[in-house]
Amino acid sequence: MPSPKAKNPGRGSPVLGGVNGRYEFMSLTKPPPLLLQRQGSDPTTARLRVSESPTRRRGSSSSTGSASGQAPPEEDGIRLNPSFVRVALSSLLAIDLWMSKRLGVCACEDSSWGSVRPLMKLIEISGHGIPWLAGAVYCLYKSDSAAGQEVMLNLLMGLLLDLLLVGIVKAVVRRRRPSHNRMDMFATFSVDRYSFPSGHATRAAMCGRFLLAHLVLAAPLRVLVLLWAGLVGLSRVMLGRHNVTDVMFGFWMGYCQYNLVEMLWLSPQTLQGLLGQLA
Ligand SMILES: CC(C)=CCC/C(C)=C/COP(=O)(O)O
Repeated sequence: MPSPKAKNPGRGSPVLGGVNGRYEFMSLTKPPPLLLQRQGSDPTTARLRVSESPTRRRGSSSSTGSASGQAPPEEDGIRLNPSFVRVALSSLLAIDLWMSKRLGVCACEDSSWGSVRPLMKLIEISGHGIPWLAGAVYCLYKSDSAAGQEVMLNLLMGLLLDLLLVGIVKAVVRRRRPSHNRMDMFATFSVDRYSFPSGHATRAAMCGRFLLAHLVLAAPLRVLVLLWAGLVGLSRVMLGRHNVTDVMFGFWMGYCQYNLVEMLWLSPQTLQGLLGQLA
């Protein structure tokens, strides 16, 4: 009685391929050797079946590579990398959520550090957009030197730029705020229901750099500026407003935003030109 193996010598399953009566495990990603052996005898079938191969279907540009049975060696690497990146990213996100939850010790009054919440909210207000915008406009109005006006005008431009850029990134990324956050912030835009990046952190980093570069020269005050910026970031996580990565990215973004402010720096001449065009 013929063995089942010999019944259909040319038709292996997608996983098992029969060659010369021997069945071997075959890679699902590589064209079966049998198929390639047949190419010479029945080119039409061979061409059809090669075009059906998973390698080909996945959109490999190297048709000769598939047809000759040599899957490009880089292919496995290319497929492995995205999954590695995905695993690394989800691990990072899991650590981020875990750390943020543990650090959210002032998220509400009955949290473990609930008594510190009023202080954290005070720090929150110190990094809010409204006091900063109001302060810059006030100083611009009060400043009687051209240099002072120039600095304040550019600070104002930086603050508006910050609101715009943070709003865009928040609207694109749409990461929800941590579940333990109580949404009791004052004066927010609709995009502020999203948490990535922290607008307070971008402002703290950008304004911190601005102050250090143009306004605060005394060493003890410079230390205070750095301390304030750090505290603003920390308070975002402690209040449960943000995850750690929102704040870290916010600091980086604010740091870069300051570079942008320097690049776009409005000189009195530029301003006069702009105002002249408007008039
Ligand atoms: C209304 C104005 C002028 C600014 C809104 C400032 C604000 C509430 C930003 C949100 O910050 P987080 O992203 O750190 O929560």
